[in-house]
Amino acid sequence: MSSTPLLELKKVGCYKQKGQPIFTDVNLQVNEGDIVVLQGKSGSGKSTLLKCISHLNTYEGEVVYRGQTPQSYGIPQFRTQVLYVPQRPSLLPGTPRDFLKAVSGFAVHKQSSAKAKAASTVSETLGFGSGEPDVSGHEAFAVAESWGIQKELWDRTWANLSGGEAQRIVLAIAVGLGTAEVLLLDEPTSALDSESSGKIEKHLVAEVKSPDSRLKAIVWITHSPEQGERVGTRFIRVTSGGVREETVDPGV
Ligand SMILES: Nc1ncnc2c1ncn2[C@@H]1O[C@H](COP(=O)(O)OP(=O)(O)OP(=O)(O)O)[C@@H](O)[C@H]1O
Repeated sequence: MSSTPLLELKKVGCYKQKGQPIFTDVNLQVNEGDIVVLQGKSGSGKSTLLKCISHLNTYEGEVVYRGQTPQSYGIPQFRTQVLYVPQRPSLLPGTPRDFLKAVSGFAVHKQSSAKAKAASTVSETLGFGSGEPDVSGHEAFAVAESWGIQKELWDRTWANLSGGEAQRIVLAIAVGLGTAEVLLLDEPTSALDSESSGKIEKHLVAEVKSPDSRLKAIVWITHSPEQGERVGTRFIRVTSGGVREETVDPGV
């Protein structure tokens, strides 16, 4: 393991508007093997912090990934490696298969069809490039299937999937892409029953522990102290003053 942190936040602050901080002066190092559980009251700034890390929100201070700034990787490339998985995937247009094609198209040639444009808008919003490659046999299908997602759901529109189905598919895509060294998970199992949550927790913990996996660390927002205890190796509380590390999971 190298001595450079995988990810480092230096004096990171984010504001609703000038003079109205959501949090300020956040300093945090994330190392290989960490599953950092982020807790805090509703509205304390947990999602905002993940969006700052993935460069989806403006912020002051510095985010450093493997010793370099996001800009030095190129922001779209950085976001595939430090990958934010949003809380509400059901707001996406089209079907999960469309989305998988869009996000798999990073660095693939640009296409000009209306469908490709619509897909690339979504993918670029989430920080990926554009393109529409053949995704048959993609790892995301196998991951989703192991989490109980039937094949036909990939061709249903997001709007017609249950919250839990959409949540599992988005997460399966994030994992199946195989590009991320750090996953930033925003309440990834909030819409799931405990059995489905348990499968996902075990899968993700095993990925972080496996020396063969590209995934090296997770920052994981949860409102469940029990889930935090099951998956977490470190526990961070977000408050308006910043973040503080706690030695044991304190619950919410
Ligand atoms: N773009 C924005 N402009 C203004 N205020 C914002 C913006 N984004 C978030 N906020 C506010 O910042 C605060 C933190 O929001 P955030 O979503 O990060 O909280 P959270 O801790 O993730 O909450 P929850 O646990 O309810 O998901 C909230 O008061 C929210 O209303």
